[in-house]
Amino acid sequence: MRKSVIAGNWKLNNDVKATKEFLFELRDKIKDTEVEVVVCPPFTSLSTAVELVKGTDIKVGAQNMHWETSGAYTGEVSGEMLAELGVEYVIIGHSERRQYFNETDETVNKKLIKSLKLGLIPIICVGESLEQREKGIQKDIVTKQVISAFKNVNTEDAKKVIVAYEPIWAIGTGITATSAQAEEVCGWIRETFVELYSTDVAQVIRIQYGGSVNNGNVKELMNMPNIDGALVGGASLKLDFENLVKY
Ligand SMILES: O=C[C@H](O)COP(=O)(O)O
Repeated sequence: MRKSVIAGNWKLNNDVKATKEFLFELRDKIKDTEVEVVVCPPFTSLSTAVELVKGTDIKVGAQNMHWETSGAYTGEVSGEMLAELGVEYVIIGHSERRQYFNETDETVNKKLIKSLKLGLIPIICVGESLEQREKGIQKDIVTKQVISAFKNVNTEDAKKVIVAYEPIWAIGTGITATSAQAEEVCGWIRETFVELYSTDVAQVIRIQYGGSVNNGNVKELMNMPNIDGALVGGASLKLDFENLVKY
């Protein structure tokens, strides 16, 4: 039985002050939830978040990392630096990173391998654009992203990874994929793991849906057999996130 994981991706929101105020309230509301709850603040708020959620049921993730440990990579943060802070999860390959910051399938793969080496739990984002869906090539796009991301990842490591299916057309638009559309692609992703590894591995890997998830649609999405959680943007910035994770 897979434990669902709901992660809030704060994106470029919440400075240290806002992080303190928000988590001070949220941490007491998230207790004994059936799902794993993760918040992913910006880098500058990570240590504050880690301190504030100590001893609670909330975990902390970062929104990106570099695959190198150190070096001349201005503006980057390594996985070691995240682990040192007590960060446990890391989002890799979000479509906004792919679109605005030249993230590629190759860099996603390097980051995935490094995060696993460090014991961080990677959340690997995949998903098609509106244009690609209109052409009917979403299965090819997502399958290719998954295969590239998992290149040279061994069976035991693969089981630890969380995959987030986020159709780009549903991110921040208020347009959610229907539960049937989301389930269809998450099912394809799971089939890909059967082919890449085995049925056993495919049954262990957790697959989230992301894209305009809110209190109104979360339950239906989470009831789908191949959807094991959500990657939530806008709705994770409100204290009502409590109700979303308790769907
Ligand atoms: O990482 C989260 C996703 O990009 C979804 O964002 P959203 O819930 O604001 O649509």
